[in-house]
Amino acid sequence: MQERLLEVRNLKKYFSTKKGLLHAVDDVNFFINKGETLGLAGESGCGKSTTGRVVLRLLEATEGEIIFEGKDIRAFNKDQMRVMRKEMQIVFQDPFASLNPRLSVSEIIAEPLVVNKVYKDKIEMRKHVSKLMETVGLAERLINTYPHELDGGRRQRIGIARALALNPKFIVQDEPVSALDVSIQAQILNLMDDLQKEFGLTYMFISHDLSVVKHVSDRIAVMYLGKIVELSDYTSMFKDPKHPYTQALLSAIPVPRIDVTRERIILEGDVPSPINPPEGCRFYGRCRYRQDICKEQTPELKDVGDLRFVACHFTNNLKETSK
Ligand SMILES: Nc1ncnc2c1ncn2[C@@H]1O[C@H](COP(=O)(O)OP(=O)(O)OP(=O)(O)O)[C@@H](O)[C@H]1O
Repeated sequence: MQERLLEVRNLKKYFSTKKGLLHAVDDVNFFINKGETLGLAGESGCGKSTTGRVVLRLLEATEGEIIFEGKDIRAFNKDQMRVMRKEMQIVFQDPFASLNPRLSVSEIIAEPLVVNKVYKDKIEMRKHVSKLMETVGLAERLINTYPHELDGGRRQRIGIARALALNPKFIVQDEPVSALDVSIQAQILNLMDDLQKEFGLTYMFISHDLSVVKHVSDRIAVMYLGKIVELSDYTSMFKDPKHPYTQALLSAIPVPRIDVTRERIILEGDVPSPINPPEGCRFYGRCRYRQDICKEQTPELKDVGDLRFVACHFTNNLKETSK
């Protein structure tokens, strides 16, 4: 059996707003095995980034457990967390906004080494920074340049080098290529793939774009309005999406490698507000298979076999009720 690195149980993150309690992440459960990539997909605002930040304790959860290497890190005190943070890193979407423009490339990459007092000797630290630059494909001559002098791809390589500095086991990739030109996206995705193999890294890969997620993920969790509606391995999900929301999302993108033709499903209406959401299935108002029970009871994320999980009252038995 594969070893689990991370397991999240009944995770909730609510924000107090003037209009009421915003359910950004609402009772989410998943695990990530060592060395694998879990993709987290769904439309903007469904709670992906909040999930990533809560898992790393950059934001405090409202409820739930975050088990990393068998320990609930929500119970960790500041000192324990400081040690644990070395194991868990994040790469942000916008490499320009997330890099301090006043620091040079070497200072940015060295920051985690300085904060954690890894080196007394500056020359040793410089050697480590050079090595990290080489690892992520940044030329040595760029060591004293500043982020604004570099293109988006190089800036993202700096972000990745910084994330690697403390030899983490787990990296949350939060839309790491969304801000980049399409031509550069593949280079960065390939780099992350190579690094994963080289260092045995485990990734959580967040993206609103399923066509990007599918390239990098072993398993994919699809979120809708704070909840995971489907979690499955890549091939099964793309061949045979079970949840009506996943079906709609996948109908919009071409699927090379898997020989299926699909009817394009146009989702009507908007995503409802996450503030004080009603009981029942959150997808109810947009689902063409909805029944009365869906309005009344929230479907649990159920094991439907073959390590596939679906939150729908009518999995495998969808009957169209409206269009
Ligand atoms: N600090 C905050 N205070 C209040 N609401 C917040 C806060 N952070 C996020 N939210 C809200 O929580 C919900 C989930 O946001 P989140 O950024 O996690 O979604 P997302 O799926 O990552 O979307 P995107 O790709 O647009 O970032 C949204 O409704 C968002 O407005």
